[in-house]
Amino acid sequence: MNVNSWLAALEIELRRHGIGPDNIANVVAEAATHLRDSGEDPYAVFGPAEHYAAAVAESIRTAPTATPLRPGPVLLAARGITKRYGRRTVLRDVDLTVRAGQIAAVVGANGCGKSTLLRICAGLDSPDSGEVTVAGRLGYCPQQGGTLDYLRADEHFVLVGAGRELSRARSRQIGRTAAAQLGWNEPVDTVARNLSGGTRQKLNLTMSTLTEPDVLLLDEPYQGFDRGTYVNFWDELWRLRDAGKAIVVVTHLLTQLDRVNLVLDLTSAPVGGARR
Ligand SMILES: Nc1ncnc2c1ncn2[C@@H]1O[C@H](COP(=O)(O)OP(=O)(O)OP(=O)(O)O)[C@@H](O)[C@H]1O
Repeated sequence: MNVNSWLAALEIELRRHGIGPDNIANVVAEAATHLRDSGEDPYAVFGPAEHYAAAVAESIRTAPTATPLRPGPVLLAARGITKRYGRRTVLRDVDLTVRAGQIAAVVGANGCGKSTLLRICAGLDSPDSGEVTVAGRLGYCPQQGGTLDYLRADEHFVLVGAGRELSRARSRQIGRTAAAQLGWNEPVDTVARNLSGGTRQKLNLTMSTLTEPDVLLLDEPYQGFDRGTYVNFWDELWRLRDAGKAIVVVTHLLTQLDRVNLVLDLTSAPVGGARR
C-alpha cells in the first residue's frame, strides 16, 4: 500500500478519535520515520490505518504516568560528554544521570547524536572528553546489527549467557522466556539472517536483557515491531524499571514521553555547551 495514502488516512483517523494536533504530528512523524527506515509496507507493519489509530488513541487514554521519582542509587552517570567526528562536534558537554528505577528517554532529530551517546555509555566508543560511570552489569541493544547471520537464536542466547557463566540450558531457557514475552514463541531453528527485521530486533532485545543487567541501554529497540509486540515491550520496560533497573531508551515516539522519568533532548544543544 502507498505510504503517503496510509499516513494521510492515519492522520484523519487520529483526528476522528479526538487526538490533539501535537500528538497527531508526533504519531504520524514516527510512523513515517519507521516506514522510511524499514522500507516496509504500512499495512503489513501497522495494519489498517483505522485500527492503528484506534490503538494509539487507546494507548494515549490509558497511558500510566511515570511513577514518581523514587531516587535509587545512581547506576549510570555520563558527565560532560563531548564527541567529535572530524571537524563536526556531535555531542557537546552532555550530561545524563539515571538512577535505579528510572527510565530516561533520549530524543532528538536524526543525526543529533543519540546512538553515539548510547555507544559511549556502552563503552563501545570513546568520548573526546567527559566520562561515563556504570554501577553493575550493562545491557545494550544496538539500533542495527548485533546478531550473527549464521547462528540460530538459541545459539545467540548461549553465547551471551556464557559471558555470565550461565549453563547452555539456562541461557536457552532465559532467552526463550524473554522472547515469549515479546510474542516470539519459537525462536529455535531459523538462523538470524533469515529472520524478519522485527524478529531480529526481538533477538537483539532479548540478548540485551538476558544477563539481567542493572543498566539497560536500548537504541530504538522497537523498530519493526508489530503493535502487540510494541505494547509488550513497554510493559516489559516498566517491569524492569520497577525491579530497580536504570534504563535508557532512544525513541522518536514522543507520545511515550509521559511514560518515562527523564527526557534528554539532544536537538536543543546550544553551540558552546549545555548541561542537561
Ligand atoms: N563513526 C563515525 N564516523 C563519522 N561520523 C559519524 C560516525 N558515527 C556517527 N557519525 C555521525 O555523527 C552524527 C550522529 O550520528 P548518530 O547515529 O549518533 O545520530 P542519531 O541521533 O542516533 O541519528 P538517528 O536518529 O538517525 O538514528 C551523524 O551525522 C553521523 O553521520
